[in-house]
Amino acid sequence: MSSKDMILRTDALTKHFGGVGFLKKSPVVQAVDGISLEVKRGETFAIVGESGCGKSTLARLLMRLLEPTSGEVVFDGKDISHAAGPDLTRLRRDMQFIFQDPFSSLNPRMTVGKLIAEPLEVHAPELSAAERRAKVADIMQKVGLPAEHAGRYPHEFSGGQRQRIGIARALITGPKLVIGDEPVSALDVSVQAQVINLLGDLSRELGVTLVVIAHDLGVIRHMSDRVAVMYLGRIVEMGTAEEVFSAPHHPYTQALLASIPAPRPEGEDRMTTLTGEMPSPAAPPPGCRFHTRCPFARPDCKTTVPDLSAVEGASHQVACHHWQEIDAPAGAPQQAPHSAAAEERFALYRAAIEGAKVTPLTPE
Ligand SMILES: Nc1ncnc2c1ncn2[C@@H]1O[C@H](COP(=O)(O)OP(=O)(O)OP(=O)(O)O)[C@@H](O)[C@H]1O
Repeated sequence: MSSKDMILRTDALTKHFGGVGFLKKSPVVQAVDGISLEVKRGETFAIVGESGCGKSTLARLLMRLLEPTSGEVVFDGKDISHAAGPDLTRLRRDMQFIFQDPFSSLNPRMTVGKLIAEPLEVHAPELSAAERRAKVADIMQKVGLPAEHAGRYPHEFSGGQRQRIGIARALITGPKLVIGDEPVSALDVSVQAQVINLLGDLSRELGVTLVVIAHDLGVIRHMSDRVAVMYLGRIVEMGTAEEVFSAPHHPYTQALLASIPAPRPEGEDRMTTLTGEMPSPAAPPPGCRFHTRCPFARPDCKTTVPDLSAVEGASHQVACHHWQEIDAPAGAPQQAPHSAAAEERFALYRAAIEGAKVTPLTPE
């Protein structure tokens, strides 16, 4: 990929927490460990994994809310790993964030118009009050909120509308990249679909690149162009959404897909029921970090770290010593990549996203 086509790149990006205590050394938490990825201009790139795999830490490193222990983050051709001062202010204009609950940290006494306009005060102080109001009205209309509601307060809006306000705030400075950390996981499925559609439409219309962090594969499948699967601080598989969902090669990705829960009403979803506990990132297993939970683990998996390397087609990469044998065990039938529940969940999202009638949710 030429650097012109690429908006964001990380190179061996690593974040370790702790390691020095007052009286004794505390264990080092290897939250993110040597991640290299590339995000193309205009695409939607998803990062997915179980709770504790390090995806929020990775998101914060990409946003330069955290400084890496080592490695680098290159945004729009510039190394931002240690950006500070005016460079950081400029970065905040070009790279914006959408959080799970954009209102938890915002002043409930500010009107929605003021909240949406807030980033302009820092990034476009030259605008007159009238110009600012016009920009707020324009972006409110784009995210599907009536401009005449600018005088209302956050509590007067529903969850989905609040997330639209969060999106308006993120887009008002005209960023090149928007990073969403679990941007729809607090919303129920039909509202999630509306917000996903909105994000897709806006990113196409405005030419914004999206990086979406999520634990829910159902959400990811229909909104992303490419997907990276994380396990214990590392990427284990990466490729187009089609490659990763239709032909997963890593046993962890296969397990995630096979154990997707059936869709449940509002917020009752839980992620996978993979067997075994995820080891602590303060004491990650040697070799392949997944070997303690992998049904296919061999002796070399316990000692040798597998590289993330290309399988058929350069876009699909997997970090597993034995993916070829796992894919086609001698004499064994091919494993179905998805559970019936996963198929049901994907169908539900597809229907919701396409605006078709949403099928009834599976009862408890
Ligand atoms: N500031 C910190 N100091 C020490 N350890 C941390 C810190 N932030 C995160 N960690 C640890 O790093 C690991 C990865 O955390 P992170 O929040 O990035 O995971 P996650 O995949 O986003 O999980 P979740 O979905 O539950 O937020 C966890 O073990 C966490 O306890």
